[in-house]
Amino acid sequence: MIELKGVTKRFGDETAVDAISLTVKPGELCALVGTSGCGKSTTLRMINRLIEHDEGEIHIDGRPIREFDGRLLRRRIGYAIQSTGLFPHWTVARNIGLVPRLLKWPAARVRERVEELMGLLGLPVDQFADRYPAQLSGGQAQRVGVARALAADPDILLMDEPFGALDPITREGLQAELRDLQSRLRKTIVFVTHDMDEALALADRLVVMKAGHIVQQGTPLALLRAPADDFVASLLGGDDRGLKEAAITQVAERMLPLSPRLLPQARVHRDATLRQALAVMFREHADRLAVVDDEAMPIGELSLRRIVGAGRDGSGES
Ligand SMILES: Nc1ncnc2c1ncn2[C@@H]1O[C@H](COP(=O)(O)OP(=O)(O)OP(=O)(O)O)[C@@H](O)[C@H]1O
Repeated sequence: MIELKGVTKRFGDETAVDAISLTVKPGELCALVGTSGCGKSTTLRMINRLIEHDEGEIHIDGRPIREFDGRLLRRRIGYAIQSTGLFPHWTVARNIGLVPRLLKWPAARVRERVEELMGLLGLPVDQFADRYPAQLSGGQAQRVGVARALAADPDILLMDEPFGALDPITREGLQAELRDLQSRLRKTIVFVTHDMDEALALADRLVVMKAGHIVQQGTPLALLRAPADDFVASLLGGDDRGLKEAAITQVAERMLPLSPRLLPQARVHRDATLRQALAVMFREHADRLAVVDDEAMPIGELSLRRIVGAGRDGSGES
C-alpha cells in the first residue's frame, strides 16, 4: 500500500506538487494523467525517493519512506521509464538482471529469471540476451526496461510512460500483458501516461492532476460518467467520452439471453468491448449481434439499444 498525505514538492519558487493526498491499495493499478508539467513524474519519483518530498508524508506498507535507505527502497520498487535508463555498456541480460544481482540472488536463479522475463516480453533469448542497448529498437529497449523493473518481482511498480515509444500494436500487446500479469500477480502499480485510452484500459483508479493538484480521482467509469469539471471532461476525451466508456465495457455486461428469434449472422465474442461490437455493427450493417463464447457457440444477443444503454432491463427490445 502506498499512501501520500499532503505531499508537496517545490523546485525553487515553483510548486511542482501541491499538498496531494492519494492512497494506492495493494494490488491496485493507479494511473496518473494530466497535461504536461502538472507533476505526474515528480509524484512518481517521490515515491521511490529519487526526489525527496518537502512536506507531507509518504508511507509504504505503513512505514514512512524516510525511514528506508533510498537505495534499498529502490531495490524493492520496480521502476520503468520511457527513456529506459539502460546501462549502454551492459548486455540486455545483464541490464535485466541488475536488481536480482544487487539482491545477491544466486547466478543460476538470476539467469533463469532473466530468461523468463525475456520470454514474457517477447524478446527471444538467443537473439537479444547478448545485445547492447544501442543495438535495440526503441520499442525493444522499452521492453527490456519493463523486464528490468519486474526482475526482482517487486510488490510495487512505478511506471512512467513505459510504453511511450511503442507502435500501437506492440503497445496494445504489452498493455494486455500488463493486465494479465496484474490479474495474476496483483502488484501495486502507479502508472503515468499521456495516452488516455491506455489509462482507461489499465487503471483501477484514475487520478487526474492539474498544476500540482489532484482534481479528481475514481474508477475510469466514474470519471467518464461524472467528470468533476470541464478540464477533466476534455482531458477524458470531450464528446468522445461515450465511445471511451464503450471501449472499457464488455459485451458480456450488456448481452441478453438467447431468445427464440432467429439469431443474427453477425457475431461478437463475449469478451469483446462494446466499442468493438459497435465496429462489427457498422461493418456488417447490423443492429443486432449474436454473442459467442470461445467455441464460437452463441450464448446471447446484443442490440444497438442495449449498447447505448436503453432498455437495460431488456424491456422494449424489438
Ligand atoms: N529537477 C527539476 N528542477 C526544476 N523543476 C522541475 C524539476 N523536475 C520537474 N520540474 C518542474 O516541475 C513541474 C512538474 O514536472 P513533472 O515532470 O512532474 O510533470 P509531468 O506531469 O510529469 O510532465 P510531463 O507529462 O511533461 O512529463 C514542471 O513545471 C517541471 O518543469
